Amino acid sequence: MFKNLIGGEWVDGPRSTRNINPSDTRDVIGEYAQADAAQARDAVAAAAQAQRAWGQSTPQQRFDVLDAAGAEILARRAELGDLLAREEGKTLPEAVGEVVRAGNIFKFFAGEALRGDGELVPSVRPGVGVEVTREPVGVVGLITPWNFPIAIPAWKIAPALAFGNAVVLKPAELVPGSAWALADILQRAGLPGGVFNLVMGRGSEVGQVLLDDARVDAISFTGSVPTGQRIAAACVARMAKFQLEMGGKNPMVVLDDADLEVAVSAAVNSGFFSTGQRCTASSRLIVTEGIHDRFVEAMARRMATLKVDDARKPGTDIGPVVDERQLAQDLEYIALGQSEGARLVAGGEALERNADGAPGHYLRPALFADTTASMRINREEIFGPVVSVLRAKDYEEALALANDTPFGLAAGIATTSLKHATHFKRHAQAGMVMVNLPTAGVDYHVPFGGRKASSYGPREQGRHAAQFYTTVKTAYTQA
Ligand SMILES: NC(=O)c1ccc[n+]([C@@H]2O[C@H](COP(=O)([O-])OP(=O)(O)OC[C@H]3O[C@@H](n4cnc5c(N)ncnc54)[C@H](O)[C@@H]3O)[C@@H](O)[C@H]2O)c1
Ligand SMILES: O=S(=O)(O)c1ccc(CO)cc1
Repeated sequence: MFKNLIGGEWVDGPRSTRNINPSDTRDVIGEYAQADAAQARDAVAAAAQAQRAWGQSTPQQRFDVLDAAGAEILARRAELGDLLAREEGKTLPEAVGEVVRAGNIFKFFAGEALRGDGELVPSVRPGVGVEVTREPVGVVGLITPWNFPIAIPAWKIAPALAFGNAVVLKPAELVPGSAWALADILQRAGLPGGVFNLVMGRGSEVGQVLLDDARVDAISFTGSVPTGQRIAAACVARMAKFQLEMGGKNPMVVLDDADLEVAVSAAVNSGFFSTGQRCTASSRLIVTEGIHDRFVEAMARRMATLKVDDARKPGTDIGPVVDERQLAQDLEYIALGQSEGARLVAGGEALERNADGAPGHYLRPALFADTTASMRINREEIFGPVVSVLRAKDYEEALALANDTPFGLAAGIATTSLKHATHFKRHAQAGMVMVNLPTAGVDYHVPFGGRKASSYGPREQGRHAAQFYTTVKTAYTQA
């Protein structure tokens, strides 16, 4: 049994849940404790108690813990990557890449702990000194989704600890394994008991405690829009600080002058890799007249070469969908696209078994053409390997279509025109813009986040993370 970590102790839960491999649903990865509301409150109490000393710890102490955690994650990349691929279903190379991202994030924020920030500002009044400093926020509750089981917890935990906060992490129910491994690594990296707490359990029970408990000073959330809206309402009601990273309906524009090979590779990567289960995935390909038919044909040819199979098998391009609920949602949207009049060019079939006959949640990546902007498949996040092509007359219409969405996380363009690339970087209504690159696949040391319904609050990642995990103090002294 894998237990919760509360106040530095491994604690059993009143219930437990089985972690199932979506590539082979007969494979049970382990039995994981599920905390209840009382245990979640114990974790908050432990964090509140431990934060006082951790908030006063030296930058060297914080560097040492984060650096040790990062080093262990990087050293164990193959084993942790295997666990991640087994519980979430992304392919082994993708999973190892995610583990490396997590290790690098800990190393980056170890450095940030040392690079303290502050200003001495001349006052407008004679004889007065002004200091502007940053202090920890206090106890932060971290609520994370299933699609990046180690990278998203890492990119919230590392800055939280680097800036002197205590943490209560509630990971997604579907992927407790990577979060547990991270907790074990942090516990052995020398973190004082209670500074980091892991409470696996239901969002409506354990997550709700984090939202309601006045000792939790801030909530950082990544997940769906409806849950994000609930979190915002709960935090505003008690004036807690919060940050939300949510969905996307990311466009990729392909212009007549694009290099076809570059455009197809970027579209296949961002639409279908990681089984399309990335908030940064491109699910709308907006293609101008002159290249449209060649592009759609080339996409179909490339998609025919993609191997859908067990996530941990060498050579697999696309692993399974994470669970049967998500698979049912993907299939519903494929049926909806057909009933809305879109043309299914390739894929879209569920496969109940992989090449070795193991039962899993497999889906052949689906490409729709002849779609319009008003179709629900072009307005709602599907969160699976389902991509639409929209035809545009020219660059101006393509840009307007790209921005015609409630979301604003990432946007891409494939073009050899410097003029259009430059214009798109300025006018795409998204937090992240890519030129001749997939919309998914971001660096770990620069800001991550979006606009409109995709994000709320300060950016995550890089030096910008300090805005959420610290609070500014301005002190005046009369000499
Ligand atoms: N923008 C980003 O950075 C980003 C990154 C990854 C995933 N996502 C989004 O995440 C979604 C998929 O993840 P998901 O299905 O795990 O999302 P989800 O909203 O269902 O769950 C996310 C987390 O919230 C918890 N939760 C659910 N109800 C809660 C409640 N009432 N109170 C507190 N916590 C609660 C869940 O247990 C889980 O830990 C997609 O919409 C995707 O776009 C966004
Ligand atoms: O775009 S990706 O680089 O694949 C990426 C990595 C991590 C996260 C976590 O939100 C999102 C996207």
